[in-house]
Amino acid sequence: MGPDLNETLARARGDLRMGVPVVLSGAIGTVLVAAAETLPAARLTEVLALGSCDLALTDRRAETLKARAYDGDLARVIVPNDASMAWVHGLADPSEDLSQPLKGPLATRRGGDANLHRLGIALCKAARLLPAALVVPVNAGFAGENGLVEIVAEAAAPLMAALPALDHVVSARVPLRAAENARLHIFRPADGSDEHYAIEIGRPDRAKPVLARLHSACFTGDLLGSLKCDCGPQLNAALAQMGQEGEGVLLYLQQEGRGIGLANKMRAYALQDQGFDTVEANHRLGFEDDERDFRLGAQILGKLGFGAVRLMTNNPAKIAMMDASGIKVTERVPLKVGHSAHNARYLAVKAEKSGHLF
Ligand SMILES: Nc1nc2c(ncn2[C@@H]2O[C@H](COP(=O)(O)OP(=O)(O)OP(=O)(O)O)[C@@H](O)[C@H]2O)c(=O)[nH]1
Ligand SMILES: [Zn+2]
Repeated sequence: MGPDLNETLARARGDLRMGVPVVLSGAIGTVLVAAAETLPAARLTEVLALGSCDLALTDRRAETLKARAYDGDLARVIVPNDASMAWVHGLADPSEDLSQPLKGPLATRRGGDANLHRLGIALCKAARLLPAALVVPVNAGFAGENGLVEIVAEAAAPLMAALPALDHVVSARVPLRAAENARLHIFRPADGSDEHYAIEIGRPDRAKPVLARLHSACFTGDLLGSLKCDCGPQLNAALAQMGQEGEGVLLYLQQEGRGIGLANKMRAYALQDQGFDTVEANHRLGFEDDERDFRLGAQILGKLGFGAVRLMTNNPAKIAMMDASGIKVTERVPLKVGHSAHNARYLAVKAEKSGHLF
């Protein structure tokens, strides 16, 4: 009856988003982890009273802060006993970096094991929060005594890195402006994360390469008609071409902001208003250029019965991943629409830094 590890991880993500800490236990000990973004000030006081606290940040964020990342991919910043919430937010959130540049010098921990810190950051990312985790050692019974979720780190880390299984939930006919003979399929990940959608136009022959598009959700571009990116026009053009050809499949993947979530994407936009490009903005927030897992798309295509695609994309990483995941890309169909004065720089950065083909 009790929750399995997948379910416990989903609870942990929910708790972190609510500002409730979780406990991670591993061979090296037990720690309390809290998301820097959401922890209420009163809980910070309690956390600091427990002992020597670290703020785990990614190497990307540490670089901006000039903090030494002795663990390679992350830095363990030593949090002063009297640190305020403003101090923690100033390190986790880059929005005030330019107006309040003097954050240091920051002391970072060296030696010892950083695996629980690494898992803490991964949980914050999975919860679509800023990748910054407060980490403090606690005794083994702490979770039970305080009613907190506890996760065994050694089992959780590989599960979080793996692709969740997807269940097909339901399919129904949805006539579209671009194609009247469309069906919407809903897929639900077993890890409790957001559902992904497939829009099937016509009844494509499973034995032949299908015209396909892997579209990452973009609330601003797809729904609001934002001119900052080319997503909305790409979505419409892909459906229109599938409508014209009479068949195709468009995957609508819940990977808003290249996998960082809408709130973080808006943080990136605010940094772009300060003069940083898309890639620099992601790095200053502590993210990689692209946090999406494209294997998802391959799994959904496989579940729908497709083994080969004519892929509508300008992104070579998508083609490489499809081939690596067992879906053959027989042709790249360019998707060059929606260019405007507002997104000229954005598209230039995609070509220069992300290898997009235009
Ligand atoms: N983090 C971040 N995400 C963005 C930004 N602009 C758009 N996105 C997201 O980027 C994703 C779309 O990525 P694109 O690079 O346009 O498309 P692609 O999938 O890489 O490549 P194509 O198949 O050629 O379109 C969507 O999830 C958008 O929400 C930005 O400035 N920062
Ligand atoms: Zn977009």
